[in-house]
Amino acid sequence: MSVDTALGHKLKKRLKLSSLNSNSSSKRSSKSSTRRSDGDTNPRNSSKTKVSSMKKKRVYATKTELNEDNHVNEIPRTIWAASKRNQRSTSSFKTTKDAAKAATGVFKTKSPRGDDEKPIRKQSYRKRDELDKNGDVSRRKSLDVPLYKAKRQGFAEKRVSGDGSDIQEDQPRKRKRIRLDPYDTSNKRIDDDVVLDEGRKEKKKNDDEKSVGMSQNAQFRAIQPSQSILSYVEENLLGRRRLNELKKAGYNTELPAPLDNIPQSTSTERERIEESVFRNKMEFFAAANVSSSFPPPPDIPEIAFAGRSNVGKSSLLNALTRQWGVVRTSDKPGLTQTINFFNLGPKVRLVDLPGYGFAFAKDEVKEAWEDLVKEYVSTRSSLKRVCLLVDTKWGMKPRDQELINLMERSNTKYQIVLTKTDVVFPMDVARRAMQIEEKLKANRSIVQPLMMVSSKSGAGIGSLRTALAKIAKFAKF
Ligand SMILES: Nc1nc2c(ncn2[C@@H]2O[C@H](COP(=O)(O)OP(=O)(O)OP(=O)(O)O)[C@@H](O)[C@H]2O)c(=O)[nH]1
Ligand SMILES: [Mg+2]
Repeated sequence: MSVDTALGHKLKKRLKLSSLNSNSSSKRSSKSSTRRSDGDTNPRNSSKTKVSSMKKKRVYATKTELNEDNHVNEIPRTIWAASKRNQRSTSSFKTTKDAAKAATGVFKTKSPRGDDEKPIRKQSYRKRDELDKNGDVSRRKSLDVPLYKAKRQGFAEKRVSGDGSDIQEDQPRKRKRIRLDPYDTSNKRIDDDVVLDEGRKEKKKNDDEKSVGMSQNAQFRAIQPSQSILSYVEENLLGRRRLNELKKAGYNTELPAPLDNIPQSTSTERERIEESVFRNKMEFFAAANVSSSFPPPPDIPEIAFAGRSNVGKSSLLNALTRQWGVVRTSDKPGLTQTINFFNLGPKVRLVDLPGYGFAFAKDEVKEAWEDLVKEYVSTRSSLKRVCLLVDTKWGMKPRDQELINLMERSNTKYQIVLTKTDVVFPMDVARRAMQIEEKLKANRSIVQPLMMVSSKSGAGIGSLRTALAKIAKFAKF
């Protein structure tokens, strides 16, 4: 290899190296800048650095955009924020001249088109003055107020009358006056926005005084139950109760319908039914969907269970006998569609009646059931007691009253039984009992006392058994 060629190689190598160095240094610098932001693996920190860098960019934008003449090349977006910031700390300015400018709150700028420098705020004032001169008030308004308000104003002004010719005045909307009913404890409110003349006002006042009765709910809450009812509710743990309360009272909450058991029983099994009649096996005897198919009246008493659909008639039969599943029940109203007769041993017959009123059935079918029930209740000679079941939550309904009137006329003995007591508060159970007792106290065929039960918790079931067992023992034919 000659000397020239060797020198040539060396030169080439140097040149390569120098170019490589310049590249790598620029890369390094870019790398180092990226490393500064990305090196931190903590996502929180990285986000922080991002935000802070953004802040820096926003706040110190003036620093980078200042040219040698200490002027800004174009209007920075965040100039107002920057000026405020700079009012507080003048250290970010290169010269004291700038700090003084910042303190006055005026930044000079060169427009991109190369116009003269104009203070930004003064510019906006000038624009406004120009608009005022031209009489363009609406546009001036839009400069004064924020964008969304200006838009709204624009809409209001654009609203035109039917023919579209003249502009309507932007009248404020009439607000409704709302007044609270002093007796209503619910959240319902009465509108009172009608402006009346004096005479009509007086008449309305009188009408209001008459009509402002207490709402049904308020009336119900105002009922004060008698002491005997209250103590009965407490003794039998009627109403919605906490499991803990039942446990404390000594009931075995592992059992279905735990309150239909002797409290403080050490046995894990359910204690046997006190009334021997109800210990007998319940057996289906007959069903009838027309009066002609009623079985002949037996010489044992019949106890029927009547009430609206879904009130819990069939469930009560099962609970009384503790033979769940003998009588079919459903959460769909209208399951029992025929009069079903069940023999409970040789001494008593239980009768499950189809429900009336509310049921998922055609009107004519429901009417047929009702007629069947009415006929059975008013004509059956062996019928010694009708247990009229009333849902504790809903109380008595007009159809219940209808059946009561019929039984009053036909001298059929009936007893009111409040069902599903476990779904309402104990106080409401007592109130419902009091309400019904008050309503029916003048009736002749009603048998006291009013019973309260829950087939689910078993509350009051024992007491009802005792009351019905007496019929089996003492019924006369
Ligand atoms: N929480 C609660 N639910 C009950 C009680 N008694 C019955 N139910 C429920 O009420 C629903 C209706 O019960 P049923 O015994 O079929 O009512 P019914 O009066 O025979 O209804 P119909 O045969 O349609 O007239 C069922 O879902 C029962 O589980 C009770 O004491 N408490
Ligand atoms: Mg039923």
